[in-house]
Amino acid sequence: MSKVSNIMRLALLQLKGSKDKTVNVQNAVSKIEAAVREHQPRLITLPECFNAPYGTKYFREYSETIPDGYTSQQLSNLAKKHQVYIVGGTIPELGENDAIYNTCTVWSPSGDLIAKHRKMHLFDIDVKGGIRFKESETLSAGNDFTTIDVDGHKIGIGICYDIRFEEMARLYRNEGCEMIIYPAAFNMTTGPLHWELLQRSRANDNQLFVVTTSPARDPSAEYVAYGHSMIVDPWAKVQKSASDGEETVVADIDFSLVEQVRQQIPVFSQRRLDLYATARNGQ
Ligand SMILES: NC(=O)CCC(=O)C(=O)O
Repeated sequence: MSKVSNIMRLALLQLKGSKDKTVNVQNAVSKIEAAVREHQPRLITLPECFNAPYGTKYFREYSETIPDGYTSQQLSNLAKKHQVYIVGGTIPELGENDAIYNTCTVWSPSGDLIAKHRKMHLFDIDVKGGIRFKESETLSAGNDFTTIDVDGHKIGIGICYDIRFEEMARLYRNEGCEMIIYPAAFNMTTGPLHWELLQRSRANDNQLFVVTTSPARDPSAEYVAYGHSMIVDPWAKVQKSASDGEETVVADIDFSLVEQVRQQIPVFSQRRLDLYATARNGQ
């Protein structure tokens, strides 16, 4: 598709979560309605696991099939009603053979499901004195890369921990992406250290926009999200970021920056692929 415009308005909804799925989804619905009314975005993003508590013991109980489940239907209706793209954060998905996935759905302005990304790298870490989390106790990993086209701009989709794997971002850049969107929920151990660093690293390495959307921080939750939803531009500069509470971040993305950076610092054509592809680079 040819590029309709180089400017695209985004609204990132950093949402409060709770143990009540209907309350969570209806909160997303009302924040989407408000963002449309007040800002007329072209694309709206939601947080990781926005309809459920983020925890391995909750994923099965809150899981839904896609696209006929309750949450999917709400997002589809809203996208169609307001003629917007919605990158629907993630929800626990009940998939084939009873497997559960951490899945991002993307809805077009006609209300169609245009992409479904299942988290590829499961969040299994054990930081002594910090955080232990093992998504693989109840989740299965997705095996597919996901890109979408919005008004001629190619956008890659990843989910939270996926951001740590630079190969994935590189692959999206090689496929022509100008932006990567990661619904995410970092925590109070790794967030302060790595949240901004990883986003600026992926943006800098690949000369594209990186967009993350986190749940709002709730200090009383079992898993305390870091917040600070963010947009980083292709110069690796933070264009806009949220604080830690419930907040809507609105920004106009100027995709012409992508080409500017790639022309002025042309690292991709300067790479010495002839030298890297040797036995010494084999892990
Ligand atoms: N939900 C996640 O994947 C969390 C990832 C995270 O916090 C990290 O440090 O990585």
